[in-house]
Amino acid sequence: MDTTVRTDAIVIRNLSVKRGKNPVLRDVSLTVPRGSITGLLGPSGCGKTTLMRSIVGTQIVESGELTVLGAPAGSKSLRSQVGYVTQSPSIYPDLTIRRNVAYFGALFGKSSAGVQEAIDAVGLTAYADQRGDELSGGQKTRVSLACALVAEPELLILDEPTVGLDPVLRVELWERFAAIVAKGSTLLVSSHVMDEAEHCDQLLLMREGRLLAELPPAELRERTGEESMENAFLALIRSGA
Ligand SMILES: Nc1ncnc2c1ncn2[C@@H]1O[C@H](COP(=O)(O)OP(=O)(O)OP(=O)(O)O)[C@@H](O)[C@H]1O
Repeated sequence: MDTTVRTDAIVIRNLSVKRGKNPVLRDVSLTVPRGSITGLLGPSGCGKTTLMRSIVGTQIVESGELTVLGAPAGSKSLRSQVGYVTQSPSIYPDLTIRRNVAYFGALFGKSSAGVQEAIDAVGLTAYADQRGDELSGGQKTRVSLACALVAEPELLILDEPTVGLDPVLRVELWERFAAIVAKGSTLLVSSHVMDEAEHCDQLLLMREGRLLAELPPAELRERTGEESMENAFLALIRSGA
């Protein structure tokens, strides 16, 4: 048996993607280890969403190989194993948080206990009976996350989940991600805020459709001699990585 299949949640080899006529991902190869938080970091427009769409199988790819939890990306068998929360989460405004999450729970045969657990996991216990249209942007993001969590996916892919959140909520959400991983899931989280790299076990640093580096935060610091992640990223670009 290929050991990479057991230890890596995602293996990508030589992925190239065009959107319209433009090359958006260029010969990207990477791995995402199981049971970790992997941060996909890079400036706006560098191709993070396109990479995530490729992993979940909603993006037409030009060439390359993508293996997700041991199966080709987009396989039917992955539907219940992979959760994807997009950048603009949509929830039903006329339903309460509990009913929003229960709707997704029902799709995966989950009990009301499972629904409650997902709501608790995102810190919305006290708001469970509030309607979708009575929530703040950050709360809506967390409801979307609960809708993905209730399926208990092995792999959770979150596209810029902390964008627009205040610093306190942002830290709280990262703590929740750590708790989700501690229970055995794998998380791939994108962000264009370099400082969020702090919260990740492994980093995928992207720029202009290419992967610049694949390494843990401590190694990035060591390699660049920079303390702040923002400066480390800049140093990496200047070094021509
Ligand atoms: N539907 C589309 N048609 C053509 N080009 C597109 C389309 N969607 C995105 N692009 C281009 O693909 C590139 C990568 O976009 P992508 O959304 O993957 O980047 P991103 O890193 O996720 O950005 P952000 O952090 O702003 O969400 C950008 O240059 C963008 O202009």
